[in-house]
Amino acid sequence: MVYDVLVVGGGHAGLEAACIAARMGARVCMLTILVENIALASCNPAIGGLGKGHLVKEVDALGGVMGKITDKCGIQYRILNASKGPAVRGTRAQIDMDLYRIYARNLALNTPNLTISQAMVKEILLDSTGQKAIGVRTNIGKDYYAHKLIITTGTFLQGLVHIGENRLENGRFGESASNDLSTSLRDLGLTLGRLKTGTCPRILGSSIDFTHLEQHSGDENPPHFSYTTSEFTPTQLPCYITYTTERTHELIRENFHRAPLFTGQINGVGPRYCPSIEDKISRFADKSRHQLFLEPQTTHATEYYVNGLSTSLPYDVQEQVIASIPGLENAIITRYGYAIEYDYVLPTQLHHTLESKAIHSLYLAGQINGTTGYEEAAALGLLAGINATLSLQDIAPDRFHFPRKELVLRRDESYIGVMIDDLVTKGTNEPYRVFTSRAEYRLLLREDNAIYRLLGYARELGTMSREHIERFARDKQDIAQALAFLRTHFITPNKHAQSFLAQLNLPPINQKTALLHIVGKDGFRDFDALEAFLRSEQDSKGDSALLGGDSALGRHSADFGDLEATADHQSSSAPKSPKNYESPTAMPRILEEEKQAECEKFTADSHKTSEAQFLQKSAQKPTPETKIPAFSHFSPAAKEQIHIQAKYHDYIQKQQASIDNMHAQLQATIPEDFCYQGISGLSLEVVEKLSIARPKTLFDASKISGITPASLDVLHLHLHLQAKRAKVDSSSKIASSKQCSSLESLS
Ligand SMILES: Cc1cc2nc3c(=O)[nH]c(=O)nc-3n(C[C@H](O)[C@H](O)[C@H](O)COP(=O)(O)OP(=O)(O)OC[C@H]3O[C@@H](n4cnc5c(N)ncnc54)[C@H](O)[C@@H]3O)c2cc1C
Ligand SMILES: NC(=O)c1ccc[n+]([C@@H]2O[C@H](COP(=O)([O-])OP(=O)(O)OC[C@H]3O[C@@H](n4cnc5c(N)ncnc54)[C@H](O)[C@@H]3O)[C@@H](O)[C@H]2O)c1
Repeated sequence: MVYDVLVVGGGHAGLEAACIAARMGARVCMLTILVENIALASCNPAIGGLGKGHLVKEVDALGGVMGKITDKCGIQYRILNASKGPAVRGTRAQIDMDLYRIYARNLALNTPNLTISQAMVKEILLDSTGQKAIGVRTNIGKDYYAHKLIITTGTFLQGLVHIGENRLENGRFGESASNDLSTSLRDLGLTLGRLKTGTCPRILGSSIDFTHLEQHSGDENPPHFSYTTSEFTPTQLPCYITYTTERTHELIRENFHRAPLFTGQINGVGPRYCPSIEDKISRFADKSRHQLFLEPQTTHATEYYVNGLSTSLPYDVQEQVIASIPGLENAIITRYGYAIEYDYVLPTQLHHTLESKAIHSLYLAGQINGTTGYEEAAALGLLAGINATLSLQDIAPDRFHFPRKELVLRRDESYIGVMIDDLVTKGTNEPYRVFTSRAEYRLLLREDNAIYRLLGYARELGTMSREHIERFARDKQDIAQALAFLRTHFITPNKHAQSFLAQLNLPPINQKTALLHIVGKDGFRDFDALEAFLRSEQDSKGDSALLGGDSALGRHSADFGDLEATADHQSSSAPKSPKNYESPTAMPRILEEEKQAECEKFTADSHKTSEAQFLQKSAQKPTPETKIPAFSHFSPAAKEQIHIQAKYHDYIQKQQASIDNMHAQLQATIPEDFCYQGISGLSLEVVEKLSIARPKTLFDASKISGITPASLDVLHLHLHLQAKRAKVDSSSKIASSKQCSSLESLS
């Protein structure tokens, strides 16, 4: 049998890849070493967190399963950074890692179109051209064939576990490493690198003395991840906080000479942002203690994960270290911490679709691409699964019809887009983790609007139910209409208005103020009261009351001067209109959208119009919208969006302006005979790559791996100077042969 899609690996990447492809109609087979361990949490029993929560929500919006499983298997839910701006908040859940795995395995086994087979893959099979993957061979000699192949083998390629001086060829402690497959990937001509990660010891729950430890509970109103989840009242378990002590640090320092990290035993590069405890004590020698979270691994809390104490020190040192920590004096270690080195494939060898540039029909996703984290893996797996399935349209047009050939998300519409773009254009030589700071347009890319940003894609892929599509499309329409109204109507400081503000516990106003400003205030929540106030204004003063005159409301252009002052500190750190170019995925489809009929703007298609684009358009031409929005009929989610967008209106607009600017710059054409040599500011590597590829536009140039935003900036400047020079040159016939020298004289 020839499957449509073959997925190798049943981790978080493999699960998403297999499930989405099957859901999109492909006949999928997943091969994994142990069916028991599908979606096993190799390390931390937690999903989400800063930046990672964004990924889970985006995965969920596109039809992925991570958010849904987490909502079923969580044992504590919190919003991190809750006191900060919405752009940097992160939903995080502790999970029952046993339940998660069992739920995921059963989900996979029950997914129509998906076959699961326990097998260790050792070789990738190519067609006669040697440039196209057609299947795999397992270590029992069985071959599997498919049109598309997705490899998601995580930390297993040449995996080498370190505990003190001991080394074990494992992909995870206790599971065989995948060595032959690594060799097979090299044989295909792919370049592999070496990375390292690690985990902490686990402790027997009953051996911990919690008496003096600080309890860390979940949120009173637990947040969930999936848009499909309703009636959410999970049982929540506490985590506990403890700290390392002087004794802990002393012990670790005394044993640096036995730490594989320092003895030269480990060569792979570890995650910078999640260092091991020995690394922290060596690098931050002045710190007298480090915070540790004791996290239950399951509902029964029989084992605890010591978050913050990742280590590969010898087992006897680990035992002493644990005993030196308050609450753990008599703790029993059930599993020792360890480090693992593994091979990864340099991700610059992939297209934005995650297909290999060298080998057709071969896709790579998950930690094999140099990332770290379940959420990063899930997001990559999902996109690989989607793109592999979309590409089946060329092979089986009778079975696959989608309105697009591939799904490449842009940097200005998703964190997934940011991550994939970073990986395939810049590459990574350390485990890549998503952070909100990686996104240039993070005010536009919030957790709260993930569903609205990606709704249209889910509809195109057929991964969202009709009912949900209609619900969210209605929300978008409501949000758009409300913002159009609020932006162009004002409240004046008369008695009625002041008493309305007092009723909402908002401060009085002393000048005509846009309604958008009122709705964006921190304490504003009561949309029903606003609607009642507007209606009473209209009833007492007639329809024209809303159009100006002496009324409390008017239709004048807004002065949002003090909106910035009301925005919290988070927005003040919003990126200043970045001048630099982004990669191809940064390309907004604004022109395309401009062509759309007005009436389509707020329909289900409106995912193509971002909130910023909408606000900008409504600022340019006053909308004819005068109807008071029926807030009482709006969903809570729509009201939340209106509040957030009103609050960050100016910042959102600025970010959109910078996107537009970048879009315009990327259109610049590069003459065919353009000479890159001698341009100061371009590295030799960049000059060589551009001279070989000869891109037609800056947009094409930005797609080439290694072409940095800074080099695109330099190029743009030179193109601009060249055009200027050509204009003033009366002969206007600058021979192509002279271009190099003329450029040199300009620079
Ligand atoms: C020790 C350790 C500590 C980590 N710490 C954390 C953490 O705390 N938090 C966090 O977010 N991330 C952590 N990570 C990383 C996290 O586990 C990964 O980022 C994530 O699981 C990657 O998902 P994946 O699907 O790419 O690979 P994995 O989850 O590793 O899954 C790989 C899958 O491929 C299968 N496989 C491998 N080789 C073959 C083969 N030849 N044939 C068939 N199947 C194969 C395996 O059986 C497995 O199912 C850690 C990983 C390890 C090992
Ligand atoms: N060991 C490795 O090599 C490695 C590599 C990558 C990731 N990781 C692990 O991946 C996990 C996710 O990474 P992350 O950077 O998002 O860390 P995280 O989600 O654990 O922490 C993010 C933030 O939340 C806080 N936090 C931690 N535990 C918490 C808890 N129980 N309740 C509330 N807040 C908590 C942290 O102080 C931090 O500010 C971490 O547990 C990390 O240890 C480990």
